[in-house]
Amino acid sequence: MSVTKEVSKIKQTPQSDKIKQKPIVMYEDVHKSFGDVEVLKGINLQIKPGEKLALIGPSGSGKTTIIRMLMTLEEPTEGNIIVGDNNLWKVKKDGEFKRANEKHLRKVRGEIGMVFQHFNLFPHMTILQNCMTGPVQVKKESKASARERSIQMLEKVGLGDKLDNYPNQLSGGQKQRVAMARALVMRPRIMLFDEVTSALDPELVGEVLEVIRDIAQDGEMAMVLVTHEMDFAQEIADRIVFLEDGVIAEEGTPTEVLEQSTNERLQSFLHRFRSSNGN
Ligand SMILES: Nc1ncnc2c1ncn2[C@@H]1O[C@H](COP(=O)(O)OP(=O)(O)OP(=O)(O)O)[C@@H](O)[C@H]1O
Repeated sequence: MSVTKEVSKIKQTPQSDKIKQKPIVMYEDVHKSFGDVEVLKGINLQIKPGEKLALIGPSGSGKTTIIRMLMTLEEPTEGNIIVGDNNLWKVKKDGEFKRANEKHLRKVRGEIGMVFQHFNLFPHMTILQNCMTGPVQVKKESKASARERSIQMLEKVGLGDKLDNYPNQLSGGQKQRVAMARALVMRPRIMLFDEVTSALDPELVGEVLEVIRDIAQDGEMAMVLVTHEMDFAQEIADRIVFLEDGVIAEEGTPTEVLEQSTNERLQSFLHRFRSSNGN
């Protein structure tokens, strides 16, 4: 596996440089309801190119919903989400904003890669075929070029010797690494990781975190991690956002949020979290 073990040497763009850049993602007063229940109550959030953001908060606070909306899997009830120069859900036509069509959503979605808790691999395809499908079918790349880059990515996640294996021949950690290679091969500008270690046996968590650490070395790609791995969030994130009851209750650098904040709701969450993890 090509991933580095020297955690402290992760190269990140200095925070001061990132602050100067134009955001790659903007949530503007985003609300989301399911039926009568308002799950997100006015989210304002900006993500800069290359920024590594960790989203933490209690179960049901809306973390997954925030990132599913960015992947266009859910539509906001109110507010805007802007990716690059594109308003995700609305397009300007004849001077007026109209609801975005599927073609527009596909284009914006092409900038974003997502890895889920469950690996969602195609069981009837080898892992190489799993990786090649996106570039060939969605980006209309030649099979030769898709194959070459898929092999590179599978090598990057330490699976260069398993190209012809089927998903059911792999461990959970290996399947999750395939899912990451499959997302990376699409060359996203933003990668979303939703609780990618929660379905894994504890002994397999480390290998997956190590790959994320390796991916984070790419200074260009923004990353949003929904995670319960608090130490990992502290290590890897430029910024931590604490969500509770559908609002951003605290945000800042890992030190500001995890060590210095006096926000009572955050303190209570961290206390509950640390008690249940035996810390
Ligand atoms: N498709 C849906 N239909 C109805 N309710 C939903 C749907 N998706 C999410 N919810 C509800 O929205 C709330 C927020 O869910 P979400 O999955 O975003 O929370 P979360 O913070 O990611 O939680 P967890 O840490 O448990 O994954 C929950 O109460 C959930 O039940």
